[in-house]
Amino acid sequence: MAKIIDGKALAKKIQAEISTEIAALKHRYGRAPGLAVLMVGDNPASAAYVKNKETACHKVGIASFGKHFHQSITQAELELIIDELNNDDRVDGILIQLPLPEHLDAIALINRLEPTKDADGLHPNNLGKLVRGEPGLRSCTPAGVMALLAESQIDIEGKNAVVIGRSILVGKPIALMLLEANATVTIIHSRTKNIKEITRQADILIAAIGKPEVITSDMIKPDTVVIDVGINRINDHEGKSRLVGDVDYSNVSEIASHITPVPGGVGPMTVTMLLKNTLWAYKSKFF
Ligand SMILES: Nc1nc(=O)c2c([nH]1)NC[C@@H]1CN(c3ccc(C(=O)N[C@@H](CCC(=O)O)C(=O)O)cc3)C=[N+]21
Repeated sequence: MAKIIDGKALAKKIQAEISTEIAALKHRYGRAPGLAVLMVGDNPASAAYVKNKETACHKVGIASFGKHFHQSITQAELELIIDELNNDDRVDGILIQLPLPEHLDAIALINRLEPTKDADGLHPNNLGKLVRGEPGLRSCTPAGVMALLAESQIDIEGKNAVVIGRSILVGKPIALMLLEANATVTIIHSRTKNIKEITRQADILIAAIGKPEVITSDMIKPDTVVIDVGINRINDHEGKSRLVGDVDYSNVSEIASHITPVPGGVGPMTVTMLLKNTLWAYKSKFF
């Protein structure tokens, strides 16, 4: 049976550290760190994530400047709001909750963020720093995955790491972070041939596909470390809604050496890294 990598526990531990650090710094610097989360429309999943983020901010002492906009907001209106937040000294981090409604250009909005306030690490400036191996704001989910691997004392150097998925939010940045940690990295995507042959060579497998339970036990070799980034809401046989990952957890956990559960794995770490990025951006202003 695989060891369960407990993301909820690690998130709690890191959040406690962040909270202590903020309590000390806010007296020295005269204000708490601030994070603005911009959400457009009423996608229920997004609303739930945004609420998680605001609760977490509150717990660690980050001021939240959350803004919720009607579906009909225009690109120009959002650009103006981003400009204001870029210039607002109380705001250290800005996050644009994705996906945005069709009529909005998410890339143009991300590009407009002040890069030092890009709490999600998605601005070209920060992604460029990641490519170059320079310090910068790192994407939250990949940073959370790396923290989980470190906490579980998983050896990365020289290991075969296979990333399934190539999104800008997760797949690409995590591949770069694993490379930075000296793994031999392979990225699998929709056009990849012989997927199973490749996944069966993985010492570390990162599933970031966005399809429920598609990674099955025949796709991995024994003792692989399996990190499940997927968060999929499905209806079970009784019609009850529940969250599952991209990995068929019950079967894969029989043969993997380590596995992250969903919920309680990568998800809570994403939120925690957002807090960490906000704290980092705040400290960079004063140091
Ligand atoms: N600009 C942007 N940045 C993001 O980081 C971003 C985004 N857009 N859009 C959507 C995805 C999704 N996401 C999650 C955050 C927390 C949990 C989370 O806390 N999950 C918990 C609880 C889940 C639950 O029970 O609903 C868990 O997995 O245990 C999940 C998913 C951030 N995302």
